[in-house]
Amino acid sequence: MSDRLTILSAQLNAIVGDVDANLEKAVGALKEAHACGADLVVLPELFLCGYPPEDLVLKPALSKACLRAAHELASQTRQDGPGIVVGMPVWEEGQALPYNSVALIADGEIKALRHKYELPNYDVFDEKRTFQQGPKPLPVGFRGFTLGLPICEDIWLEAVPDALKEKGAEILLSPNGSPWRRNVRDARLKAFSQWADLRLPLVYVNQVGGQDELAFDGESFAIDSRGRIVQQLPDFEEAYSVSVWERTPMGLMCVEGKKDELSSDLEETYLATMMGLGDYVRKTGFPGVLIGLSGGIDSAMVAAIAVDALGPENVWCVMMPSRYTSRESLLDAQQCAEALGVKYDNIQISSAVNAYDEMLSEAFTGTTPDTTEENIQSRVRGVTLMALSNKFGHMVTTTGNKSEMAVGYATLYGDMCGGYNPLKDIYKTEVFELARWRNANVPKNAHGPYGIVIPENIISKPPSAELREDQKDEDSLPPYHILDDILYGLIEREESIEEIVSRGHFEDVVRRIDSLVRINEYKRRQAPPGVKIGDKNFGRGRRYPLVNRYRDV
Ligand SMILES: Nc1ncnc2c1ncn2[C@@H]1O[C@H](COP(=O)(O)OP(=O)(O)OC[C@H]2O[C@@H]([n+]3cccc(C(=O)O)c3)[C@H](O)[C@@H]2O)[C@@H](O)[C@H]1O
Ligand SMILES: Nc1ncnc2c1ncn2[C@@H]1O[C@H](COP(=O)(O)OP(=O)(O)OP(=O)(O)O)[C@@H](O)[C@H]1O
Ligand SMILES: NC(=O)CC[C@H](N)C(=O)O
Repeated sequence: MSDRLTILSAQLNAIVGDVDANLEKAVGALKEAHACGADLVVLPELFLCGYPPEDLVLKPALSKACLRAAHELASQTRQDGPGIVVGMPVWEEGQALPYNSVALIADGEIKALRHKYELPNYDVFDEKRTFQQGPKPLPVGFRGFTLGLPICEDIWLEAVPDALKEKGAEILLSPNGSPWRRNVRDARLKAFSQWADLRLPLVYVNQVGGQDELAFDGESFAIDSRGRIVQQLPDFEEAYSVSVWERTPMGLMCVEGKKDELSSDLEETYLATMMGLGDYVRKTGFPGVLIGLSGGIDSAMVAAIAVDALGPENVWCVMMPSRYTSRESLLDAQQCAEALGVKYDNIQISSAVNAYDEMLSEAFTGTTPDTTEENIQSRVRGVTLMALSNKFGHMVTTTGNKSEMAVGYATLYGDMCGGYNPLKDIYKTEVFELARWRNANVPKNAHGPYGIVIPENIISKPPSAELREDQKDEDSLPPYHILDDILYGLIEREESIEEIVSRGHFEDVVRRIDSLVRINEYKRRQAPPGVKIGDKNFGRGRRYPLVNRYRDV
């Protein structure tokens, strides 16, 4: 019996619902473990069905397919060859719901199954809806070692690590499906330090990849019994990494572990948008994306993210000028498209807008022009992009940032039409920051070019929707640095109007913004999905009622 345990952490990207593809990756991980002489390879949470499966896991056939895949995986293991720790749903006879489980597979068979005890049910997680809580898990034996196999949320609280330690676990191997959000690195370390006095080493294996509104960063790591990080995998890319553990009188000590560098905060935000959009497009099978490029910052930012995620050959930008489009916007959009190297077209919308004016002239007799006419332009652009999408198959990418989505500064069925929005959870002031960052840096694994990709003038000019003569966003909204501070208070921190006013804002302005946020819930409910960046993303992370008479008095 050896006193050495070599663990291969497999930070891989599963596809929800594609059990065959995930099985193939798991088999690949087993081969990798064999090649690097590992005893055991650990995959992320629910790897065989992908995470989070949401209500898909309520189909018994999915659990059955995963069980078949687990047996197939078992048949690929060899006596004394590497074993594999893999997540899968397990639906036991007579139970109302499946377990969120992990299997230890080795020597040709499924040696043990353990079930998740702590089911997260907050923010974007709804696991109590779809999973049966497991019993407090016992450790499993593997070639002379006693292993704990806690699953994700199980290590965010003390109960499971405590129980595993008490029953003799020497090390915790934890499959995770932990989505990225700002500051998550600190949150994870803080959570795990709660039970650090148990002095149990931890190998934390997180998934990587985009799934609907979530971007998973990976950033897997190992901590030794003294709480030191002894292994670090990279963020936002698939990776394998080995950690070697030796039994000593002080327990298992890490004698080998590679530490990869992690990205800065802004780069992580950018990588999350790239991964969210990129995997959405790749995993749904679109040939590319279509973007209405206006010469403004939001569409330029989205075009840069799309090019970095998918390559310029898969991004098609269309300028759709109206009579209010300035020469400056035409030049800015063209320069941006050239810098990014994308296919770029110019489609005039005036004839369609005029046709609507004519069609509606009788019905509108006696009225004065207002946002109705402004919105027609935005809607004509939406129809145009959707026609190109229908004809050529590209997905329309929406560009509204979080500040606009918060106050409803966007046209329903106009610029809100599309399949995915990488800026949905990024405030306007943060869009500016990100644009400056991208002009000075190229994110890792990006397909886009070095240098200025968002022309300086796009960043420095005052934002305008250009839906009427000489329009500026600031005609309708406070300057963005003020708006965003108020929105941060209302949305991210759930502050009262009084608290926000006490920070130096005018009460009438705060009340108006509060009202806009409340009355525009209906728009957000119909908006395309977008990648989660902060703690309260519209959609899953912040769920407000549509009919809502609450007033902060
Ligand atoms: N509670 C509710 N539940 C369900 N539906 C509700 C509703 N309240 C209104 N509605 C419906 O929504 C309609 C109003 O919404 P909508 O048609 O979108 O129009 P609306 O919100 O009135 O106008 C759009 C605003 O966004 C600005 N905009 C547009 C385009 C781009 C940008 C930009 O800078 O990015 C800004 C534009 O200048 C204007 O101020 C109503 O006519 C009604 O049909
Ligand atoms: N002239 C245009 N040509 C192509 N697309 C446009 C045009 N005007 C608006 N759009 C599309 O509608 C979206 C919202 O437009 P608008 O310019 O009104 O707002 P914005 O928030 O200032 O966005 P941006 O900063 O990209 O201009 C744009 O991001 C773009 O996708
Ligand atoms: N899949 C999970 O259990 C995730 C929950 C956990 N608190 C996290 O964010 O990482």
